[in-house]
Amino acid sequence: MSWSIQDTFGSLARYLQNGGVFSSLFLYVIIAAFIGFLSTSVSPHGPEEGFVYDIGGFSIFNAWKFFTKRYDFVQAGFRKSGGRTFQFKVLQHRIIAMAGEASRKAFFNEPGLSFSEGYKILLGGAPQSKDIVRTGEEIPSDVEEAEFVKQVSSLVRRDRLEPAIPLLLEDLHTRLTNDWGHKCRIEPFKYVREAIFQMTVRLSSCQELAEDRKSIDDLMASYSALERSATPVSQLLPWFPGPAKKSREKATTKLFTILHKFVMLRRHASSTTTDAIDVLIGKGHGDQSIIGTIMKTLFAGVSTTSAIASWTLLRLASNQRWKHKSIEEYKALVERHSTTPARSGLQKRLSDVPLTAWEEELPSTDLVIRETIRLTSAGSIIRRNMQNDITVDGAIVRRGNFVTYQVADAHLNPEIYPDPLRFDPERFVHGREEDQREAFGFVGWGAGRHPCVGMRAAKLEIKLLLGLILLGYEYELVDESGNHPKELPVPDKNDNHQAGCIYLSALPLGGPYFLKLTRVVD
Ligand code: HEM
Repeated sequence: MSWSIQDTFGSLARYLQNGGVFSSLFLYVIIAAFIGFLSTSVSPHGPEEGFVYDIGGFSIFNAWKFFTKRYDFVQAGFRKSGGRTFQFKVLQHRIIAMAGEASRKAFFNEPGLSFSEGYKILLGGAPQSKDIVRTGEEIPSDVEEAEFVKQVSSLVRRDRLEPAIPLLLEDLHTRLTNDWGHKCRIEPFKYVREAIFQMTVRLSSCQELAEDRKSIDDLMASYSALERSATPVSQLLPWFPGPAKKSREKATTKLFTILHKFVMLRRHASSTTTDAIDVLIGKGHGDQSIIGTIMKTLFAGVSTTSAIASWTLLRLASNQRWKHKSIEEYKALVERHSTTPARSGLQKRLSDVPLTAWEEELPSTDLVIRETIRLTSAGSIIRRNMQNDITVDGAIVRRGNFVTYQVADAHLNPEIYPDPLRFDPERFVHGREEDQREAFGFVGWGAGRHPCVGMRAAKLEIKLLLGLILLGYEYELVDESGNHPKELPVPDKNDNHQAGCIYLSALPLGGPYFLKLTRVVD
């Protein structure tokens, strides 16, 4: 893939015009282009020891591509460099893209490569402490991240998830009955996301909020507005007083106000519960810290989990064999564990299934979810070297440099996964274990120093939703005119920042695609 200055100016102008903000941002374009000119990456030089190929070009244009078409940009960089590393600049920041097993190992294991500093500057969507805590000193990002991970871990422990299962199923049942209905055609990425949002709110806040539909809808609207405010312009120049910054501030304030109301409610309640807010109050956390944890949990969990849940439904709808296997597995699960009569409702029968059975007795569904993640998760994850210079696969990464690793290098690598674009959940079964061919061959749940702490909750949410759909509905994949689509959906690999999370591409290319559902069991 190649691009020119004219292309980039053209798309920049079109983007600004589409947003109706051309005149107010014109000045910004001039300033940014000037900064870009000043910080132009010069032509490649070297080779010397530790040499990293510089793709050259204006840093502002590289930055623009990095934020708008990240997948294509990184792929093009590797093609141009002809090697396993290349570097470029985003404004004043130097970023080294790396590929291959040795880089992957260093990326996930090297202690100096900071997760939180990596995302602080190059991820616009998620709220940071300074957005939430308005007074006091700024907390170092590593400390904040470690504290957040500790809090999330305590919220998704087995003893908290187990009693939540009937409540989550009841929430889903109500939503499916009222919003989806008995015969419907739904846009999965919207409807599944709303269902996942409600479950994540239930797990990370309190019952009063989880059962207050108006507040959930308001929270969801503000959450989505905050995600949308992560435009390329706001990510590149977060200080620029444009519409994205205003919208970000408005959405953060609204989220804060809604959550504050429920934290106050729980703080002044006469008795305590095992709900997340009470757990955090019990550990002595202040209101702002609790609100920060809930907001960040939503950001870590909602887009990721709903993207995978939606894609799992699409994959099953396109693969009758695996759909059938999963349905049979769910039927056996209910038969084994439920003593509730069928007339009481599917959600009540599923509520009898203990957490261990959800985790251990759905092996085909686990394979489907893992393969769905492999095929969906192809974007770039980021770190920043906060310690001494290091050498990775022969390339020097200086203190302060960012490094980026494109997950497609593992997940879509034909050396690891033959015929990598084919949906084949059996790749992971004993005897084949394709993901073991290289170190960190599968990184869909993170790896090394930063594995996903929400994995258990995410898998549970996906499986509960699948249970109600696979056993409760007949469903198929259709296009806009109600026919089976000619092309099966594939993820848009450049659609990562729009999903509010940088390592998952969410929406399908082309489309739109719909699920046509008919309720068969209540
Ligand atoms: C299907 C859903 C999910 C997927 C595929 C997923 C994937 C990942 C991946 C790949 C990472 C590592 C990123 C990196 O190395 O740069 C990660 C980290 C993380 N995830 Fe998830 N995640 C999901 C759901 C969740 C949920 C529901 C939560 C919270 C309840 C969560 C909380 C976190 C946190 C806090 C981290 C950072 C861990 C650390 O800093 O050490 N995730 N996740």
